[in-house]
Amino acid sequence: MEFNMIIYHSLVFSVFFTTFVSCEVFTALADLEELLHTEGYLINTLDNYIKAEEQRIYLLKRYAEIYHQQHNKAIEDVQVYIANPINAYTLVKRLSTDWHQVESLMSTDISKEYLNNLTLYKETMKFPTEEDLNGAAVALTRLQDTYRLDTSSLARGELNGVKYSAELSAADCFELGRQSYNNGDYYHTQLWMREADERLAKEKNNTVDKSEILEYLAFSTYKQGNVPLALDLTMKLLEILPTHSRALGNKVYYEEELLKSLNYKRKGDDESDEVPDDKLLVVPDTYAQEHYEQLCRGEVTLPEVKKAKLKCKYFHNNNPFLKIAPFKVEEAHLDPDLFIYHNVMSDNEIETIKKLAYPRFRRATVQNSLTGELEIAKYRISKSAWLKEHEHKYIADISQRVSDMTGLTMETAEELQVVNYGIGGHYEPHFDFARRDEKNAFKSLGTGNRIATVLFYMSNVEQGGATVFPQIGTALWPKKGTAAFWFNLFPSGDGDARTRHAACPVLAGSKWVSNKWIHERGQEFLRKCTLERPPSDITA
Ligand SMILES: O=C(O)CCC(=O)C(=O)O
Ligand SMILES: [Fe+2]
Repeated sequence: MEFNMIIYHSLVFSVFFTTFVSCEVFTALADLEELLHTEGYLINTLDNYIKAEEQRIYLLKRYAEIYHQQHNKAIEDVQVYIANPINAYTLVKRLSTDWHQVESLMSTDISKEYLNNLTLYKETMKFPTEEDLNGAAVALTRLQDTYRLDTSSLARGELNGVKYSAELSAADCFELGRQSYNNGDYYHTQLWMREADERLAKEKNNTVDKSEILEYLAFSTYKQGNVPLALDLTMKLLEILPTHSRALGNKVYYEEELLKSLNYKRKGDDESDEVPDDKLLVVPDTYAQEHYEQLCRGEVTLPEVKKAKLKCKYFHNNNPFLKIAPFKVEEAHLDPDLFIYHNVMSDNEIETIKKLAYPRFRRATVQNSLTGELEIAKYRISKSAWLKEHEHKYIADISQRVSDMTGLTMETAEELQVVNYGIGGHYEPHFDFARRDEKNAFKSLGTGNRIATVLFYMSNVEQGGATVFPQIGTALWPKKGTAAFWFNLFPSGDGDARTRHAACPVLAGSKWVSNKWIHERGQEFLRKCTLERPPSDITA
């Protein structure tokens, strides 16, 4: 087969990825900040290297000038020149010791010293890996899909009509296409290669070869099932490079494929030979995914009759202190109840918590429902750290506050989990509680299931990043200092399936949250349990 060259690329990269997995930076925006320090150092090194090279070239030019001068003088009259013993001596000298110096200058490899320094630097500073590049590219395609961003606007640096950054070059688009290709995502390969092609046509100084674009475009088009177009693109590639061996092989292959499908049709099969563009595009549970994305885009809101029943209230739970300074609570949904508490984390607390968490950030994990093991997953792109009450007064204060807000004990609650999302960071729909079939989850804690969640928003998010509840059509938009609160379990202890929720991809800005997960044990007299079970279609 003729496609092995391109496939070989992806093999090389997958090996590369696994080598560098542990030091990824794309999963938390906080880590990306450090890349700018790295870039500053690189620019500085490059400037110094250029200066040193310029100095070397300057010296070589000086030598060349002297050689020219002397040589020109000599050839005016060679006999006279060499008859002079001083000239004869300087000629010999120029071609012996002097020339050694020229050769030595010519062969001095200044770059080694600079590259060695860089190697040392790489050991201590954050550097993105191929895995980061791939993660960032995947994030862009996720944002593209979730927020329906068209490829050309994205390439112009626009997010939902807001211009944030410089335009992408044809080579940038090509690289996005190549990353999609390496992931076997031929749909986005096509989108980005087409964009690369369009941008290339407008570039004065071409940043990528058209033939390379055409090769990826043709092959991804074939993979998407459109053989006639794949053949057409291959012919265009052959117009540029008539002897391109892979393209020649692919041309024959595509022609054979077309002939086969034509014969198939003649034999009386009435199946259309037109293969849909998106034949191989796998869309998981299309309806649910579409509904989730609509919520993320803010296109779905609660029906007016439901909205009309929602109130804002002051909450004090008969606590004397809270009677003086009650919580301001907004109902976001009723049955299941979702509450938003306003002004429950100060800027000062937020900054302190971020500082405490950052050095301990690890890629956030999810629990494998079969094995109970914690593992990293593509559907949760963030970094997190756990903070204990005794580590800082503020952490203890927050725990007490959560207890005041919920009327529940924190004796069995988990530590505070602080989270920062990465590029396009998200957490796909999930339950915070362990379902009936996840017998081992939380077993080691011995504190029962996660009865309730308090989710603090520690930043505003410019665009995207909502917390959405697809089953009840509700989206909560991050507002710094507020917190969302809901019960995951019914009073019977059954999981409330309607609390399934997700963190939408962050489109612009950096999203910080923290979770306080409250457990069942100890709440027996604080939240009355009942024997009455809810209908089975809303439990999990
Ligand atoms: O960040 C969010 O909006 C939700 C986070 C979440 O659901 C979780 O961490 O379990
Ligand atoms: Fe959650």
